[in-house]
Amino acid sequence: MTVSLSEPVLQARGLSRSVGERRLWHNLDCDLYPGERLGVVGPSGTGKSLLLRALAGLDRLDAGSIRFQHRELAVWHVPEYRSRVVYLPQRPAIYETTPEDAFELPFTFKINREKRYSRPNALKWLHALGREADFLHRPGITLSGGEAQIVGLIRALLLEPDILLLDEPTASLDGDTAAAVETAVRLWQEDAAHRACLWTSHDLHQIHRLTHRVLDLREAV
Ligand SMILES: Nc1ncnc2c1ncn2[C@@H]1O[C@H](COP(=O)(O)OP(=O)(O)OP(=O)(O)O)[C@@H](O)[C@H]1O
Repeated sequence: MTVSLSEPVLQARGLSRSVGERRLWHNLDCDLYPGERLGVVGPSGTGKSLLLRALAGLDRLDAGSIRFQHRELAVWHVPEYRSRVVYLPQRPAIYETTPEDAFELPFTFKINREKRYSRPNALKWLHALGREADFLHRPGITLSGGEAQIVGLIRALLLEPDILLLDEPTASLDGDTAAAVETAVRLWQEDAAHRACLWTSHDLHQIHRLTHRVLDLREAV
């Protein structure tokens, strides 16, 4: 796979984070290049989620700096940063009544005022992920963990972010749907050459199949 050798779109330097007395990672550097899929691996509890959340500006750091498109995270307008660098949790919370409500809601936010919700786009992603149109109107309360992951991913893809920080995005999915998620992320990236993602997983076959490089948090303690 060919990856652009230009400047990193996301650049983290000297990141450190402890939880209580326990050091998770120390002096960690992380570059993400345009077009790249970077795997983040490590045993449970090594801080993969906390790293992705920190990169999304959702969690604190003990030390270090993060730059996105050559600007420090601290100088970004937070809603703009979070609309461009999107963290997808392993268990997305779907509070809305139906998946379509969940897809539409972010388009009502001021930061997304230039964007419009498109049902055809939502249907395109649903079909890509093996779901029919009636899924749009499923009562949100009936969604399984895997279905909530699908809704969370489509909600993110519809907003066309620059970077996706994907936290075990296929952990609750069957093999076919997991493969469809991998394809969907590739398709999202093919639409614009600069798009890049971090992907955490305990499935090392998936990591090696899908990503260009791997960051192993065991090496950053
Ligand atoms: N908000 C928080 N406050 C305090 N401790 C936390 C917080 N979030 C996570 N932790 C702890 O930090 C450590 C790292 O958690 P994290 O969820 O990032 O690990 P992980 O590598 O993603 O694990 P897994 O592979 O099981 O998802 C864990 O010991 C966890 O209990």
